[in-house]
Amino acid sequence: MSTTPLSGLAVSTHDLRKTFRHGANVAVAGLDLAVPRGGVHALLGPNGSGKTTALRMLLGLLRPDSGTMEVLGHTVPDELPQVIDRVGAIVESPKFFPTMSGHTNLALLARAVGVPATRVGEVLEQVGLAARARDDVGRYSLGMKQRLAIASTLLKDPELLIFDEPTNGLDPAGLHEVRTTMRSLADAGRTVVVSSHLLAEVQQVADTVSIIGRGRLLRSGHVSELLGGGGRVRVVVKPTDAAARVLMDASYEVSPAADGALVVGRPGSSVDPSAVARLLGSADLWPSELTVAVDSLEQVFLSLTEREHLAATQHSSHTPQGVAS
Ligand SMILES: Nc1ncnc2c1ncn2[C@@H]1O[C@H](COP(=O)(O)OP(=O)(O)OP(=O)(O)O)[C@@H](O)[C@H]1O
Repeated sequence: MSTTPLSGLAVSTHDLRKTFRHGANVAVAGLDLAVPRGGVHALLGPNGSGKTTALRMLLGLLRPDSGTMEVLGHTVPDELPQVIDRVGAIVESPKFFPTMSGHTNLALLARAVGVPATRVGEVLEQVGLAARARDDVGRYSLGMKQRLAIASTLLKDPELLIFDEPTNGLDPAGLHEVRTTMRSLADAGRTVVVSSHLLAEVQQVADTVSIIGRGRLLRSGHVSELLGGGGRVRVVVKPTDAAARVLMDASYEVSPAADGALVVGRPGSSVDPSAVARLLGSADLWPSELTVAVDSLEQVFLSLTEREHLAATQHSSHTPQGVAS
């Protein structure tokens, strides 16, 4: 892998826009992305939210209507030739010869792209396929085929990998294989940008996430920050009112959850669950449950898209209507 500074962004876009059908279909609507170098970054959004279109623009496969993009510090598409060898990508399922082995398929590809044949063994090792390298690809599981696809993107030893929905159609074993492969690539210092509409997948594999809705960025940050519940704890304790009073007297923020539990927070810091247990116990109030509060990404996503929908609805209801004269 060639060396670049570890600081800075791997990918950034500013006000990126792409429409189809002469502007009738807005696929990407002013997208701002900032993908840090290193780690797994997920583009998370429902089907049709513009993820594939954005990734294709970054790779020079589609031309944006407007906006700017940078990949590893180079403006694209203008400087794509300078940077493309440092990027590996899967944007649609690659085709392999089913009656040839994984090794032979990659050896052909390596020759085509001018990479030494010795690289083939290395990349098969990196995706955990070394033991099955001599088997025909036709006998591979979907997860293995996808790992072979990932191996093909590694031939040139790129520092940035872009995978569009790499886990689509995989069974749980295949999901696990591909997830583990992405994790190990990131742990080895590469940046992996992966699109997904699967919240659980993102939760399990990504370090950072950009949540996309209708072609725009809704929110981005560390997965743990978006899901961490803000360092709050959830307590089930009776009588609830008395417990809430004790907690508030000790400067905790307390809010009721829909299921009758109390969600306990502290402004600017995380709540120590054992401190809450001790405090309540000292007032002879004994929790029957005490857990760290976690928002699911789905909750975050739904609340963000609902908020966006609400804003759009309010905006359109406040837009002055034209008056025919
Ligand atoms: N070549 C095209 N011609 C016309 N419309 C297109 C084209 N490519 C994408 N679109 C439209 O642009 C919008 C965004 O599609 P895109 O494939 O980028 O979304 P996505 O988030 O990747 O969705 P998915 O998860 O289903 O792949 C959709 O409404 C899609 O129908």
